[in-house]
Amino acid sequence: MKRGFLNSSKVKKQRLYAQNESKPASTEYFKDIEGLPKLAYGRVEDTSLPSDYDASWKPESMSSDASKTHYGEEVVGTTTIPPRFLDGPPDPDGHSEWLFWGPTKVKVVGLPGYPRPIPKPTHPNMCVVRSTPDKGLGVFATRDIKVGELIFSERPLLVVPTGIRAMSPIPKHYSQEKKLQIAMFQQEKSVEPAVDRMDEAQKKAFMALANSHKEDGSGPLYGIIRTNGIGLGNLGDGPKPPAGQYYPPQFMYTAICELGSRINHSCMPNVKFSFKLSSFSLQSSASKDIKAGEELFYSYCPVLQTAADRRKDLAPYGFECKCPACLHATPATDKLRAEFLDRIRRVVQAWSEKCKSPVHDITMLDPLLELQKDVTREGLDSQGQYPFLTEVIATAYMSLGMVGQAQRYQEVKHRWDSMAKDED
Ligand SMILES: C[S@@+](CC[C@H](N)C(=O)[O-])C[C@H]1O[C@@H](n2cnc3c(N)ncnc32)[C@H](O)[C@@H]1O
Repeated sequence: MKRGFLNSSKVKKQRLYAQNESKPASTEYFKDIEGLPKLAYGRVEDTSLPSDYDASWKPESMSSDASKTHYGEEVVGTTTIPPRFLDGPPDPDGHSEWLFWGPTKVKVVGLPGYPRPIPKPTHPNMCVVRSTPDKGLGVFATRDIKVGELIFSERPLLVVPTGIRAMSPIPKHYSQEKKLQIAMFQQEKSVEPAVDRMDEAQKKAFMALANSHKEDGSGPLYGIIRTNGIGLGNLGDGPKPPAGQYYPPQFMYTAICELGSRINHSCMPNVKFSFKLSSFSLQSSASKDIKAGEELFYSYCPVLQTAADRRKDLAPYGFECKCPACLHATPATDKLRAEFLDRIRRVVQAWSEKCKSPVHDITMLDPLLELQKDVTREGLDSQGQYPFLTEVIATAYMSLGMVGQAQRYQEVKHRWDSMAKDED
C-alpha cells in the first residue's frame, strides 16, 4: 500500500487522502531538548551519529482517516490541509502538508468556517521572483504598493514545529553536540513522510528552495526548513497565549512557502507576514509604501536590537547583512533601535496629556517630526508601533487646523488598523 493512502471501507465513504500518525516510543517522545537549543551551522567537522546509535530509526507510521480531528498528546501526525479528496479536483487555493502534534490539529480544523478560501489581493501578480546580484533569488514588486496592502497570500508547502524535539529517546550519555546531531537526524526522518505526501509540483518547489545548512549535519529536508521557515506566532502547541501574544518559540510552528520563502532579509523590512488559521494561509502585506521594481524584504531576526546582535542572529543563514542600516550602523542607531518602543510609548503618553489643552504652537510638533524622521531613516517605520506615532502627529496637525497634513498621517494608522483587522 502506498504510504499516505487508506484503502479501507471508511475511505470509500470519506473519499479523503489519509494522514499518517506515529505513536511514541516512550513518554520522552516529542519533549524538547533543553528548550530551543542552538543548532550547529556553517561547516561542522564531524556530523556523524554515534557508532552505537541506531541510524535505521524512523518514526513508526500508520495511516488514519484524514477527517479525524481529535488526538491524544502522544500522537504526532502528518496531514494534508485542507483535506484532499481522492476523486475530486485539488483545492483551488492549494494544500499544505502539516506535521502536527496530536491536540493541535483541532485548533485549526475546529475553527468556524474552516477551511476558508485564502484572502486575495486586489491585483494579481503584484510581485515576481527573480535573481538578485548578491542574494540568490529574491521577490520584487511589479507595481506601486501602499502600506497595509495585501501583496500575496499562499498555503505553505509545509508546516512543521519550530522547536527541535527528540522524536524518540536520546541516550543521556552522549555529548550535547551528538544529541543535537541525533535530534536533527530524527527531525529529518520525521518530515520525510510529509514531503513524500506532496504532489510532484509541490515537491519540486520545495526541493528547489535555498539551503544554507548543507555542511552542519542537517539533512537535505531539514536544511531547507532551517533556511526558509517563517515562524507562525499564532499556531502552536500547548495552551493558547493571551490575546496579542505569540506562542513561545519552542512551541510555535514554522511555514515553508513557495513564494514567501523567496523573500530575502533586511533589517529595514517592507513586508509583514501574518498567518490566517481558518484558511491555513500566509499573508504578505506591505509594512510601508513600496515602489514598483523595489525588492521585498522581511527581517529574519528581531530588528529592535543592535547591529552586532542582528549579525549574530543572522549567521546561521550564511550571509552578512549589507542593508543600509547595517552598513551605516552607529552607537546612535543602535540606541534608537533599543529605545524605539519606549520612545513611542513616551510620545503617545506625553501627547495624550497635552491634548487636554488646545495646541496652538507649531513648534510643539518639532520633536515628533524629528523622531519620525529618525525612525524612518532607520527603516523602523515598518514596525507595528510606528502608526501610534503617525496618529499623534495627525492629532497635532488637526488641532492646529492643518487638515491635509493630518489626513496624510492618519491614513498610515488607518491602513495598519485595517491590516490588523484582517488577522485571525
Ligand atoms: C529564505 S531564503 C531567501 C531566498 C533565497 N535568496 C533564494 O535564492 O531562494 C534565505 C537565504 O537567502 C540568502 N539571503 C537572504 N537575505 C540575504 C541578504 N540580505 N544578503 C545576502 N543573502 C541573503 C541567504 O543565502 C539565506 O540563507
